[in-house]
Amino acid sequence: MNVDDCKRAAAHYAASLVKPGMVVGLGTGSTAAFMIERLGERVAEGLDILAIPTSEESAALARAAGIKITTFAEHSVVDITIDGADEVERKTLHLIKGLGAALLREKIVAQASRRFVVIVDATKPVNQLGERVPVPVEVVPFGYEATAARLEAMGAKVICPRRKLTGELLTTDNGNRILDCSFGPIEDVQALAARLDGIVGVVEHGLFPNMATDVLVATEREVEQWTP
Ligand SMILES: O=C(CO)[C@H](O)[C@H](O)COP(=O)(O)O
Repeated sequence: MNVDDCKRAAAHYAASLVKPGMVVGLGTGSTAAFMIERLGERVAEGLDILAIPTSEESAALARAAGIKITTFAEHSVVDITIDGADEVERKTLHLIKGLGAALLREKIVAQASRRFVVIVDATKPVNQLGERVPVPVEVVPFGYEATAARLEAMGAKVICPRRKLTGELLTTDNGNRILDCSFGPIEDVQALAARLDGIVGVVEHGLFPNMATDVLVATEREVEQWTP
């Protein structure tokens, strides 16, 4: 199985957890896209659900797949959210998310969910968060250079990601900027999350400690289900 087959296997397993009548949070990214596609097939077979997407991209995929969309104005609680991740810490199931720039909506939807199921292939689990990927941080555009300097003073190497096609600075669905912050392996995820929460100009960050209720890891042979 290649990586896409593994992503698809985890996504299909997660889609099978969705039951009729549920309000479902739809994650963002390539793994979540397989899950949205599968849920669309189940909807075509008669599954009745409502969905809250975590990005404009996932909303478009959901509409194309025939999945009905709702909002928090109509449903304040989400039964299950299924989303990908960039890193999963093996021992704690803390996550880094948001390299697809959807972290703010992803965290709002995950926080409102009874169950938050994370779907990953075997390249995503790590011993310590920050081993492989930076922590994306969503910041307001005003003074983002000053916010970046503040993050650098905390020990991060900061990069402003640009869109591949146009070279423009990446702007989120919320009109904010993303700063990718490399801290290296993170000793205390909750302490770093609290420090990031305290910086003026930071809207949200991609550290998701103690949020996943299930992590589905697709290996070559099987889909493993990890719980905290
Ligand atoms: O957090 C995310 C987007 O903001 C994605 O879930 C994360 O980047 C994983 O993406 P992929 O499934 O494409 O590897």
